[in-house]
Amino acid sequence: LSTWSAVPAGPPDPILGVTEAFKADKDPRKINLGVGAYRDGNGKPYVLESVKKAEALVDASKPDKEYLPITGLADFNKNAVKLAYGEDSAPLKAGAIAATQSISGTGALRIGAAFLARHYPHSKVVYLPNPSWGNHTPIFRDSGFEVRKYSYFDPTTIGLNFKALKEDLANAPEHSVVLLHACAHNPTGVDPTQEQWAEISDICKERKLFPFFDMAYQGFASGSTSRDAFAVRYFVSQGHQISLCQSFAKNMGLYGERVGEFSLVTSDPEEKARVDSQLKIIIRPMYSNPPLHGARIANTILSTPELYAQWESEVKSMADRIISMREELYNILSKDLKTPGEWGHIKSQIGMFSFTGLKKEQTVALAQKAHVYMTADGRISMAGLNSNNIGYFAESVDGAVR
Ligand SMILES: Cc1[nH+]cc(COP(=O)(O)O)c(CN[C@@H](CCC(=O)O)C(=O)O)c1O
Repeated sequence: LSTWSAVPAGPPDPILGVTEAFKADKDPRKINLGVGAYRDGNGKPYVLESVKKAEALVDASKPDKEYLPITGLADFNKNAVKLAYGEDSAPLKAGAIAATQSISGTGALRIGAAFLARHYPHSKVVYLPNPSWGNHTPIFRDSGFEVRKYSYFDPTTIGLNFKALKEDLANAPEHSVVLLHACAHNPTGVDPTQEQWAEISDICKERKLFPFFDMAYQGFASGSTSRDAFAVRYFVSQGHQISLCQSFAKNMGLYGERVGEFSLVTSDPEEKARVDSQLKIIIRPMYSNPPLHGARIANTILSTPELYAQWESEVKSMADRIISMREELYNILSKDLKTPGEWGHIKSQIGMFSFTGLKKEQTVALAQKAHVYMTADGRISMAGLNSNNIGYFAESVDGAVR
C-alpha cells in the first residue's frame, strides 16, 4: 500500500484553473478572461517600458546573487511603503511603520495573517467581503483564522450593498479583523466612494475593528497611484493602526517576479523594531528570504524620478485601455446588439474586472460553445478584451443570455 494512497484529488483553482482549461482549448477564437493579468491591444502580455529600462539598469550594475535580508531589499521596503502611505504620512515620518518585502501580494497576505494569528491580542476572527478574492479564505483559514463574511455586493443593483455592509461591521464582535480591498475590488469592480470609506472608518473605530488592507492594484484602478491609495491614507490619517498588503504584479506587470510588501502601522520606532523582529521570526522558517530580481527592478523604478514618471504614465495608459474596453463593450451590448438585461455596471465598475452577472451555467456554456473563458462567478478580466475579440465576445454573451 502506497504511503499516499489516501491523498484525494483536489479541485482545480477557481481562477488559475481557468487558464489551464483555456490553454487546452485549440479553437482559434478562444479568449481567456479568467486570470487578472493585463494584456495589450493585441492580447499579448505587456512588459512595461519602464520595467525594461529598470531591468537594463539592474543588469548593467552587474549585481551579485547574495541572499537578501529576511525582510528583503531595504530600499525597496522604504520606497514601497512611501508609495502606499504617501510622503507626508505621520507614522511614516515617525519611523513607526514595520515593513517587509513579500512574495507578491499573496505572500504579504500570508505573512500578515500569520503575524496576526501569533501576535494579535484578540480573537482570530477575520471578516472578508462577500464576495472576495477566492484565495483570501484559504490564506486566512490556513493561518488559523475563523473566516466570516460581511455583506458587500448587491446582485439586484449589481453595486455595493452599503447598508448591509455597515450593519454587518457594526454587529461584528469588537476587535474583529476586517479585510478591506483598498481599490478595484476583486471580483466585483465595485468600490466604496470616499464618503463611504469615511463611514467605514468610523464604524471600525466604534467597534475597534482591525483594518487589514489588501492593495493589489494601486494605480491600476483609476490610473492614479495617489487616488487609489485614498482609503489606506484616510484610515491612517484617522489614527487606525492598519496592516497593508501591496502587490506589484499588476501595476508594474511583474506577475511572475513575485514582488510585494507587507507593512503594519505601530506606535513608535521602538515598537516597530519589536514587530520587525517578529516578522523575521515568522518569515525565516516560511521561505527564509525573498527573490532579488523583481525587487531590484521595482525599486529602480520607485527611486529613479524619470522612470517613476514613465511608470505612472504607463499605469495610467493600462487603466485607460481597460476603461475604453468597458465603454466599448457596454455600447456593443446595449446599443448594437440590444442584449437583454442591464449592462451599465460594466462601465461603472473599476479596475481589472467586471462582474458581469452571468450565471455559472452561462459561463460553462460560453467556455464549451464559444471558447470564452471566465471564472464561474461571471467575473471577466477586462484586460483580456481588445478590438480584435470584443465583438466576438459580445456576440457570445448575447447568445448566452437570449
Ligand atoms: C485582491 C487581490 N489580492 C492579492 C492578489 C495576489 O496577487 P499576487 O501579487 O500575484 O500574489 C490578487 C491577484 N488576483 C488575480 C491574479 C491571479 C490570482 O488569483 O492570483 C486574479 O484574481 O485573477 C488579488 O486580486
